[in-house]
Amino acid sequence: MTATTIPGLDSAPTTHQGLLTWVRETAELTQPARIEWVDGSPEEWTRITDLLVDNGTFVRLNDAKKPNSFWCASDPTDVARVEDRTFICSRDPKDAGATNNWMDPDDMKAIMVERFRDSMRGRTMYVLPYCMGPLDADEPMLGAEITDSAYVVASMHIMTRLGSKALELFTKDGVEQTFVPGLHSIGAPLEAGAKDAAWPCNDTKYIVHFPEERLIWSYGSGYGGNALLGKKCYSLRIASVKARDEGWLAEHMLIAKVTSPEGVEKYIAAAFPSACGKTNLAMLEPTLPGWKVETIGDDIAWIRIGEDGRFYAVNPENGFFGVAPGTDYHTNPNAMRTIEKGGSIFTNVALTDDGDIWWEGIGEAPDHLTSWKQQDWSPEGSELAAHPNSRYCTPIHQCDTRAPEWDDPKGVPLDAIFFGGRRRDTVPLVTEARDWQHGVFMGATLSSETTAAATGAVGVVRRDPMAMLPFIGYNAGDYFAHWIATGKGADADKLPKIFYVNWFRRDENGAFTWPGFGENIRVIKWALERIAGTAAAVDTPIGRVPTPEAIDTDGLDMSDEHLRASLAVDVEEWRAELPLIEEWFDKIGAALPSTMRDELAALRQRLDG
Ligand SMILES: Nc1nc2c(ncn2[C@@H]2O[C@H](COP(=O)(O)OP(=O)(O)OP(=O)(O)O)[C@@H](O)[C@H]2O)c(=O)[nH]1
Ligand SMILES: O=C([O-])CC(=O)C(=O)O
Ligand SMILES: [Mn+2]
Repeated sequence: MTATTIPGLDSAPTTHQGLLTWVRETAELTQPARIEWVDGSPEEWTRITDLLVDNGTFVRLNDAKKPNSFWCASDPTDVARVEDRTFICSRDPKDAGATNNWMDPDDMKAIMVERFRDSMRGRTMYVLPYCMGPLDADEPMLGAEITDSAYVVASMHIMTRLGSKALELFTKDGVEQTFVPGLHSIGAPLEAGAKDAAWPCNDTKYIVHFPEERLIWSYGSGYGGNALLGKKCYSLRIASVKARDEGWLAEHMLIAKVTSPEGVEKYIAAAFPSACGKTNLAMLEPTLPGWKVETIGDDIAWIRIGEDGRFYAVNPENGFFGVAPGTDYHTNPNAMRTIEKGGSIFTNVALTDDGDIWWEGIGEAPDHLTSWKQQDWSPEGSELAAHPNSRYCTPIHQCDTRAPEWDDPKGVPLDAIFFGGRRRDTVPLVTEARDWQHGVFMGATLSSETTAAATGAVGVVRRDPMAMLPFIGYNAGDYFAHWIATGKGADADKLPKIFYVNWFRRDENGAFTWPGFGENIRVIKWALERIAGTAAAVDTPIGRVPTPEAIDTDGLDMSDEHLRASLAVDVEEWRAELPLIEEWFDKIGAALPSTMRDELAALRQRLDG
């Protein structure tokens, strides 16, 4: 079929030639049965979710329990981001660096064009114009995704500002605006008369970024960060390159507003690796009386330096794509209240017999469930009912704790940045950086145990710089240099203070030493008091750590022993980190800023001293 005969091509609701040409060329390559321009309307949501129900991809949940919401089980092989299939195809391999997979862009395109050829046969090709961040930004951050997955369309309805309102911004005062094109195919052409799979996908997967062209190509997976191209692909990998070129930061961070009982308002951002507590902290319900936490974002922060020299953070997303297991009314009541309101998609959780959802950590299991593998499940068995990386996808506007300024195109001025990882030992509950450069060193050497958010082994300690290891769209050494330079470009006394936290330390029995969740407000409180100059700390070789008395433990039910264990700085454990950091810096190679080696030498000296 030549593209001109494909139904839907002519009904484009735009005159943007760049967009139209790309759509036509993609249709000619992928040969879909029809083309649909996505408008983002509630009617479209209903039509698409109905279609997904008819196809067996979605099961409509009981309206009395989860209105207008759906259960979805993916193919069991397509459950998480695939880091080993993710590529940064810069012209020069040096620009991808040692932490990314690289292939020459022309070679990669030659391979992928053959993958995309006819890949949408028998399917609808959806064209999704969208905007990351507020529509009323001075420079709206536009994107367009072409996909053959209706699941992606439904999910992008929640996660982005999608459709007509975004498309209007593609042309401004008669001038065509630039946008980030993202081509996505599940790689499962549908032969005439064949029955479709509930979750079509391909065993071969490619998640590919062409940073110089600001272009994304994704093939073979329908899942979250692999397929919702506005999220990790655009807002982190491509945006980090754009941010380097333009002097700002695109980070894997939550953003929250914290108000003290005295009414003092502060804004914080925190970078933790996938499945290490961002969403929970962003929606934290403080256990300390009088404190309030409001949500601005739970996963991604775009940070620009304002005219007043402060760091201003914007959440580019429009919804939450949160880890389900472990979420309940005790750990994260605000997430629970948000998903209860409806309009949500649940992927790879378990389904109850009365049309509700269930996962490990949400309370007592019923006698019978349909597991994420779509099998009968009972509590006596040994298998998990929900996949550890199962997710809820729900709109931010129905989160009761969202801050009124969550949608402000200016962003919010950051007072503190937290880096954190999942470490059963070594890393204390909280450490304050000595200064900006030391804070960048803390971020650059951040370590964490791997989780189910990506395929591969779970629980292996690895360096995950600024929680961005899988998301830096360029050379990690250049990224550290960019962090240092960005700090120099801001007003020195207005720089956010940097802290390093670890909610996941364990005792000799394997139990968490710190209760976490709502109790984490006590750590935030200490950090804000440090900024105000009112809290005590001890200088240790790794930075400033609270004295046990400096943490507000009023009403906290935990042993003195556990508190001390949470805060302990064990010099021997830290000495054991030094060769690992050394190895990590060697891996990064020539692009590593010399200041990072200086910081390591200074740390070694303090540990020896
Ligand atoms: N022990 C403990 N567990 C926590 C804490 N905060 C979060 N968790 C658990 O860690 C897991 C991941 O938490 P999330 O808040 O969803 O992590 P995230 O960083 O948003 O993850 P992504 O969405 O993958 O980026 C969940 O199972 C939580 O229940 C904490 O303070 N203590
Ligand atoms: O991107 C995804 O699929 C889910 C996510 O938020 C992460 O892994 O950090
Ligand atoms: Mn999250």
